[in-house]
Amino acid sequence: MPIEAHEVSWSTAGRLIVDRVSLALQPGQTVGLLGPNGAGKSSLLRLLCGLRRASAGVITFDEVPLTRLKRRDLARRLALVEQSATTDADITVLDVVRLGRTPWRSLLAGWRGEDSAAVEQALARVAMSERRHQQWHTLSGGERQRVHIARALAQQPGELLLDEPTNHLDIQHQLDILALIRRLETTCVMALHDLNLAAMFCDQLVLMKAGRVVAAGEPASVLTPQRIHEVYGVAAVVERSPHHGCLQVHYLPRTDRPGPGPER
Ligand SMILES: Nc1ncnc2c1ncn2[C@@H]1O[C@H](COP(=O)(O)OP(=O)(O)OP(=O)(O)O)[C@@H](O)[C@H]1O
Repeated sequence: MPIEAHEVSWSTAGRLIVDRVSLALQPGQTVGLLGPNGAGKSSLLRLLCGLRRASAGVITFDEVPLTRLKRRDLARRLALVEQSATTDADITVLDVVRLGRTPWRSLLAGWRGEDSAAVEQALARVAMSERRHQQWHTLSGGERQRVHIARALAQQPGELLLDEPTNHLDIQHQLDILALIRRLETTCVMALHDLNLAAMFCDQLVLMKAGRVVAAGEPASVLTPQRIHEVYGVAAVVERSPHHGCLQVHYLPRTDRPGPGPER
């Protein structure tokens, strides 16, 4: 199993944020991490990539505890795309994506053909090749997001962790990026808020609430009206779309408060 978490917990400032989470990611799968604001999705992603140290429990990569892996080995196999990753202002798109090659380069070897090929392929995959010389600070939020994803792809990781990768993206780019992530042979775990996109593009879903996993499995077993109500406090109808065959969640407006609802 590429990544496994065994009863992993993380506390900070006396508060339990991630509470005995166990996961086993199948190679090549795309896993969606769902849950309300503050459920612990980002914290769990940071634990899985070693940016946070678990207070209890063990995370393993191919059965080797994360704490025993060398930093460079971890950097080669795992990439993280964070929600609000910042990057130095005076650099170009190309410079940012080239950073993805850092774990593969040695002090002695120069820039190699395979590094250029990985960078070019990554830029093309997020449709940013033509913007390669644009200054980073002049990009829109969505373009920055795509460049961060390209940087992670240039790294050619075995596992890719993404924190809300569709944040800032228009609907076309949300669909394109999620389809791209789904096609990758890489094992991907991504925190998402949109349940419908999660159902369309993820093989497995992990639903969190207050630091705990409340359900995990295929979308149909996780996205039930009962669970959506229990976790988000929202009434919903779930059906299989006749158009694309994936689950579709229809949220029902609350009836106990006045306000805009569907046109009658
Ligand atoms: N370093 C920290 N110090 C104190 N509290 C923290 C820290 N990191 C996270 N938290 C708290 O832990 C909880 C979970 O945060 P986290 O960012 O993991 O949630 P999330 O599920 O990713 O939320 P969102 O959907 O809003 O991004 C939040 O209540 C947050 O305030």
